[in-house]
Amino acid sequence: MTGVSSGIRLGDDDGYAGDGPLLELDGVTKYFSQESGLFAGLQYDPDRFPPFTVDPGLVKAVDDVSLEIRPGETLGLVGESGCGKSTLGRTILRLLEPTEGDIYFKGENLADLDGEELRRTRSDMQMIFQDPQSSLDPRMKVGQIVEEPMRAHGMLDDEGREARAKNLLEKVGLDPRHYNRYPHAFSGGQRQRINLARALSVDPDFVVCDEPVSALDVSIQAQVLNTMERLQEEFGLTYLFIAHDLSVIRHISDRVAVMYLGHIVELADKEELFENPQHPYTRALLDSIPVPDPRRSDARGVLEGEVPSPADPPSGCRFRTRCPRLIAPDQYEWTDEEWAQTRAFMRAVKRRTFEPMPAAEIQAEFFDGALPRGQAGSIVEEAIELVATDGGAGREADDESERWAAATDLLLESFAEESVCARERPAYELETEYGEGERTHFAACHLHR
Ligand SMILES: Nc1ncnc2c1ncn2[C@@H]1O[C@H](COP(=O)(O)OP(=O)(O)OP(=O)(O)O)[C@@H](O)[C@H]1O
Repeated sequence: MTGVSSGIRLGDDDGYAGDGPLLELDGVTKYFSQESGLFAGLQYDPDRFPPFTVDPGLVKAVDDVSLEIRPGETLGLVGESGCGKSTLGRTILRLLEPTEGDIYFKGENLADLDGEELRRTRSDMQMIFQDPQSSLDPRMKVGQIVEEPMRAHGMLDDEGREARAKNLLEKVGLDPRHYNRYPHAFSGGQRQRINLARALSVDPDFVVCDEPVSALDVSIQAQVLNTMERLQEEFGLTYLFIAHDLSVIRHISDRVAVMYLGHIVELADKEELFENPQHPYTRALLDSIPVPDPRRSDARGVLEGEVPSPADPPSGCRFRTRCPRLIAPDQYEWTDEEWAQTRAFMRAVKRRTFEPMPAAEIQAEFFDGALPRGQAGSIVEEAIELVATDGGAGREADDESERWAAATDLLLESFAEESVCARERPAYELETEYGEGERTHFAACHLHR
């Protein structure tokens, strides 16, 4: 085939020729106001008039994210459900308005664009979603679905669009003769291919892929990923690839960003990230992949505890409330062992993971019988008194749960909140040890102080 109608790149624009990143995020932040139920956020204060005020509270879904995406690369974005991956992807495409921060695409601040420039940039940036079932209109034929974005952007005439749609169907691995079929006639993997053809119809440079293979059978995933890689090469595409599955991320990414509670906690070349992870959260994620090696049954940093609410995230490092490597506060003199024991005791009290018992037994169980020295030891002793079944007579609260809460507050305030992990937000650039490309390795962890 010849001519524009069959040419896979539309016009002369052959991607981005600039030297800089294709996309640059500078402090991108997205907060949502919480809106769950009629009385959500309603506060009662009898000393005020009116006594009811509405404090909707803000969900800090994405908080101060800065990174670059380079032309032609795939940046993988990984993290547990709810950490803000989709929100970040949608904010980049301005499907959501950022609360703060700037997004530069080919050097231009997206906030400064309007009219024709904005329209063109919108067609340059496309998105494909997880669920190929619900993102395809069941009443539209495949051909119409693929042509729809071209029509919306006023590209080509009817004939040209049809020719291009058929060509694209072939490119994504479908039979162009199926142009007049409806989506229900296709399997999940084929539907995701239709989605790909639709996203590519307007000749984008950048595609946000939001969990594009998560809904597919594992056996189909690799085929779709391979097609995406081939199309990336052919169309000169840059991908932001969102997934919670590390094996998918490992398959497709050049560099990987790890997200936790709205922050990027680690970003490095793929090989470096997998071989030399430097953030305890990344390590825990990697350790949670099942490994068929019996020698690795020691399960290093298995993730414990709940993810805190994004409406009230921890200060400093957001992972610190679950971190197995929380750093000892400087003002006490600890040996490594004393701190490790105290940290374990603090966590156990906070989560109430042990049955009430006499003070001596608590000491034996958590501290091998010997409390830390100095002031830290006195604080630990006081906390033990609070929760022990034979605690001292001076205890103020009789109520058991109040005493556990008091012990938790005492330990957290004296130790956890005094750690550098709670006091400063970490951000360190390290030397890369593995891989050829990227030489910097970003790790948001104070262990690299
Ligand atoms: N429109 C919205 N209004 C209020 N809160 C929202 C909205 N969209 C997302 N959130 C909240 O923002 C946080 C981040 O959600 P997001 O969907 O970006 O996470 P995710 O990492 O993509 O998770 P998943 O993999 O489950 O989609 C969550 O706490 C979520 O409940």
